[in-house]
Amino acid sequence: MENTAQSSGTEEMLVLIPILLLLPLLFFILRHFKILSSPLKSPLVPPGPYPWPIIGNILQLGKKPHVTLTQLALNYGPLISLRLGTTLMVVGSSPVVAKEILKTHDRVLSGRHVPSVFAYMRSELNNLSLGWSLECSGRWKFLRTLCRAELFSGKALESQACLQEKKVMDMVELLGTMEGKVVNIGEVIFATVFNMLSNVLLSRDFISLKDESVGGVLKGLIRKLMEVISAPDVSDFFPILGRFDLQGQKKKTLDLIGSISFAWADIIKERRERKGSVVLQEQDFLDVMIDNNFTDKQINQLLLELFSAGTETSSSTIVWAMAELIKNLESMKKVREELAREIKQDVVKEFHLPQLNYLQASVKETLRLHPPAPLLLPHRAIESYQVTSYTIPKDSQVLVNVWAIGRDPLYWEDPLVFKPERFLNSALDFKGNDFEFLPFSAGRRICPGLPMAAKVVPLVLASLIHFFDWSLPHGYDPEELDMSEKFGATLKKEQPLYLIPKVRK
Ligand code: HEM
Repeated sequence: MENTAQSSGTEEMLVLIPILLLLPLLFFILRHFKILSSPLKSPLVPPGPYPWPIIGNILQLGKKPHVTLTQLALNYGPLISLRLGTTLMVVGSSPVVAKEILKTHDRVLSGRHVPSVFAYMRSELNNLSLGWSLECSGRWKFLRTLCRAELFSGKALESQACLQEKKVMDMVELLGTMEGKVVNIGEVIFATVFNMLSNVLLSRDFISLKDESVGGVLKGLIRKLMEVISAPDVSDFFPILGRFDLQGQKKKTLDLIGSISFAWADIIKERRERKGSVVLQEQDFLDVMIDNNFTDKQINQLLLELFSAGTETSSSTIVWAMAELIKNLESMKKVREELAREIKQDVVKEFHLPQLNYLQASVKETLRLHPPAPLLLPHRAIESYQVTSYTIPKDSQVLVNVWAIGRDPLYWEDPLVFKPERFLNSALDFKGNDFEFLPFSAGRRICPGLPMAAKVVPLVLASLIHFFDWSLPHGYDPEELDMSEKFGATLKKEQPLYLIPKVRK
């Protein structure tokens, strides 16, 4: 999910551009023979930049849509619309509009705009999906309830605590052997977060920390999948072309899903067999899915959604927090002092977390400046609707630019400065009630993994800082850790963070 709105793709753009150039001709023919009706002639839709004929504003979005959309909001106001082919995209960029979308009109605007690469799910999976469920249907509610009870409730999280702490100590041990060496910290953090989740879901590590390049094949496949899903796809702009799969996105997605699912296929098979013969003492989430009669395809889909939504988001938040703290040494010092005071010589445990106010404030400040899903996941208007004085037509894509809201000088003093203090002695939280701070969204579609992320992120970050002093490799310019819009929402992909650990005595 991370950087959903951020296109990965030079490769995809190269395929997309000739298709876009040929589209006017194709549409002229379709319109001429009355196969295609006139594109969205709507009532008063929100204002926005003038669209080009047929392709609309597609080429204006650029490589970092959240940054472009922030600029456009300055010109056209906090509720804007853009035409992407025959699809209308509506974007809210202020706390007031975010509240309208995610709270006041949540029922109508909590549909999901599903990328055409996932159209197969409707038939093959009977729509059993969390993230890509078209509406907040009964089946979606069932999945949310199941995940809440088994993965994200207070009780579930408590039962995961030992395991999570163990995975963090594996990471600390590994880094201890790398003292003085240059480490790509993002890779180590990703592997740790991935294994924390894979142990809860399938009782197994999936990424060996000891690999030369920490991570291995599975990580590459998951990253590639995220790239393909978030790359611009002509079928999303012109759904009528979906069946032709002109860019081959659907095929690539299905191939990748096949390869990723292969990684756990044997585990599912073996668990089904074992369940028939032995009474299992310890249950993981795979057991729960089997007990609920999920098919293999449904298990694959849910695992994929949880891994893709939960790993890159959490790990990139930790990497950004490290980058901000390396750059803001005063804040780093305060985190260290707090850890020394509260944890002393102990290892960091989950029960310590509520005492770590400054560390928690640093995580919030990181999420304010670098929300991993800067435009959330695209919502969809289930029916035509009136928001402020404008109409949002049925099936429009609806986004909230939480990145822009988190940097709006109207709501934040010195918005570009990393200042965890702003969250100290403040009730401001990311639980979906404060519309100026929405890294996890709000309303029906609020991130279900929030309670897990709220434990995993500070636990990993606290351990990294408690056990090690960090320095940048020689010749690495701290200015390179650009905290502005240069790197958009991603630090890891565009500029990996290399650091040198020194064990703290
Ligand atoms: C820092 C960490 C995380 C952040 C900032 C984050 C943020 C988000 C956001 C913004 C959305 C979209 C909400 C919307 O469309 O309105 C979302 C959806 C989702 N997230 Fe997270 N997330 C994080 C971690 C996790 C974790 C750890 C998991 C699970 C293991 C998870 C699972 C999901 C799922 C399944 C959805 C789709 C929910 C639905 O459509 O009903 N996320 N997340």
